[in-house]
Amino acid sequence: MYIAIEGIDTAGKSTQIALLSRNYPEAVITKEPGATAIGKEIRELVLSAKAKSKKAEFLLFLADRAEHIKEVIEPNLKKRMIISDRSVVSGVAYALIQEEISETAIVHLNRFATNGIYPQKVFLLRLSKEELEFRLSQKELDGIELRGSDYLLKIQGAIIKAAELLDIELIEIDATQSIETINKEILSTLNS
Ligand SMILES: Nc1ncnc2c1ncn2[C@@H]1O[C@H](COP(=O)(O)OP(=O)(O)OP(=O)(O)O)[C@@H](O)[C@H]1O
Ligand SMILES: Cc1cn([C@H]2C[C@H](O)[C@@H](COP(=O)(O)O)O2)c(=O)[nH]c1=O
Repeated sequence: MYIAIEGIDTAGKSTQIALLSRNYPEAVITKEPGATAIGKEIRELVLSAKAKSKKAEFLLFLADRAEHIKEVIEPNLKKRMIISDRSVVSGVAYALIQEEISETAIVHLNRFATNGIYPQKVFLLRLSKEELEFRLSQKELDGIELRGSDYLLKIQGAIIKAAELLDIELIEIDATQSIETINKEILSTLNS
């Protein structure tokens, strides 16, 4: 099974993935962007937010995704549990709010990059504005996080729309709960 943990920056994705890696020691743990050799270079480039063109930024994330699917997801899809920090759902959500590329093109280009391979279940860790602003105040912000909490909350809404457009099952979880409670909610869905 291929699953993804989604949510805006600081939602707790890496924290939950660290716990899931203990719950599923045989699983392939991966992430977007930056899981492959080329992906690491792309990650550095996109997080610097140097691209002036939103289309260029979108295409860089797509290139990372295409390489990730070919190098990590496809070879393991039938044999192993795959748990990914972000997925095509982030790709569609971040592009939707730029409003520079049509919905149809966003979905079509993501299908092209992924060969139509999408996670079977996606967990959205949902943050409140207050908790998001608190967590952002506790860290050094990258170029994308510097766009601010209103921008990130719009992305959170767009994640729900992206899952609908891609026809992917989305399980919403209140990310302000304790780390252990969230882990239990994810496990109970996976075991049901
Ligand atoms: N349920 C929780 N309650 C309180 N704090 C949490 C919770 N989950 C994670 N945190 C804290 O919030 C911060 C961000 O968590 P984490 O790095 O897991 O988020 P992320 O979604 O992976 O972020 P990013 O997308 O920015 O990499 C960390 O300091 C982490 O310890
Ligand atoms: C996949 C994807 C990601 N982003 C953004 C979201 C985050 O701000 C960064 C990734 O950082 P993280 O620490 O790994 O969460 O990139 C995006 O804008 N578009 C995408 O397709």
